[in-house]
Amino acid sequence: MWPCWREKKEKEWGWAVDGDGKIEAVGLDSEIDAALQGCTFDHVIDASGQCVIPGLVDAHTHPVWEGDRVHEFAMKLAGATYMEVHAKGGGIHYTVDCVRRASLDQLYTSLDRRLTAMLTTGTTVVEAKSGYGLDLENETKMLRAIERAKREHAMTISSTYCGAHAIPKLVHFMRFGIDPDYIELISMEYHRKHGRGCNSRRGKCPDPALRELCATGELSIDNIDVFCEKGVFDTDASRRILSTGKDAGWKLNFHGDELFPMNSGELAGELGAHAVSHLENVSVAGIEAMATANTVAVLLPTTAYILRLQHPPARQMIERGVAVALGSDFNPNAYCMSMPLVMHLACVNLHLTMSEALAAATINAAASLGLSESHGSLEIGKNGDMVIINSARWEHLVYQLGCHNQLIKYVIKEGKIVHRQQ
Ligand SMILES: N=CN[C@@H](CCC(=O)O)C(=O)O
Ligand SMILES: [Zn+2]
Repeated sequence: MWPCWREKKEKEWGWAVDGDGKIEAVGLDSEIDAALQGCTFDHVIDASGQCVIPGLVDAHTHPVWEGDRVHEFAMKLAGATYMEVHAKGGGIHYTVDCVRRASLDQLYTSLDRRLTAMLTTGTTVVEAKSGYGLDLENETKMLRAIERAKREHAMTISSTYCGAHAIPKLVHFMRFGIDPDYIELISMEYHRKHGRGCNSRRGKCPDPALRELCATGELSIDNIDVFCEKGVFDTDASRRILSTGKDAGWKLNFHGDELFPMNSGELAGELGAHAVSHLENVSVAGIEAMATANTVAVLLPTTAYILRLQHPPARQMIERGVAVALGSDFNPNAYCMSMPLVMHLACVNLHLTMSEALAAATINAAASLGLSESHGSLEIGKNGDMVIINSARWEHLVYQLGCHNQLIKYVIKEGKIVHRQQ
């Protein structure tokens, strides 16, 4: 038996986690005693007067990269927009250059460090994207770094292939616009036309090659993503790319309606997407389509805050029955690994209540990744992922704007202590 939290007071709750890291019992101390009579525990934590919440789930991150973009932060503060920086070859393109120069080991080392930092802020499940390689070799390198972290790091990771994060710079600049060949190349269309060799002057076709790596067990891709945005991948290109990913059995989880209205909500409904992120410019019809298709809206309050964008209509989504999840959007543009801070921003800027923010950062975020049966709440049979907060009220985690290290006493992952307050 792994850790069991026993509140000393008669009316408080405890949890017991079994040797496989699953929650075995939940209830009042007396009930747990009765249910697990005769069991011995390797570890007991007395959390009297403190709070236990589920491990936080970060539904959207880009954690594999080298080279920060602190220089661009100054440009953006001075008024440059995200797309102006991108169109000049900065932004994602800058990071692509750095990632292409980096070795797999380098990428893994920084990913490992970041995942550990996320754990200390209470995150126990994270979605992690590729998308700074933009060719087969470098997308695979990123996905291999994520795969290694899946095996070696305590964090649970849902991996996302995001080869359609941007049109590669060379292609973009050669054609002065969106290159249909790139869309063809990263979707199955090139493969269908040209057969298995799948080489073009633009490189190798990633999609079938990645499928093969998944089939041999070298990689395990969970989701496919595309940046559905004006000047990047339009709605039709996004549809084609996502459809091929769906054929591969990957869950559709894409960036949409961030800077311009792209009918991404409608597209998500049409394709039965698991999740769409951003949605600052989602339409009413898009919200309806997502509600009907049970597509989770992954909202990223750090991005709208940093880029000074309008905030997504979170209340309207909740009222229309769309499940709202939260993500940190950790990337070189939005350098935030802290879900407690994200929850705070969601309450202040998106008008979520603190309880809604907690649900959005746990069970709804797990649902956006297809993991709600195993993660996101403290129920019997689910993974024993918990955060113990050094306060009688869990709301302090949202209310306090920083210094969460003083609040987070333990982070427990599948029954094991993976972080303890210093
Ligand atoms: N919008 C597209 N992708 C990321 C940003 C990636 C980057 O700027 O490096 C996002 O979700 O915010
Ligand atoms: Zn993103």
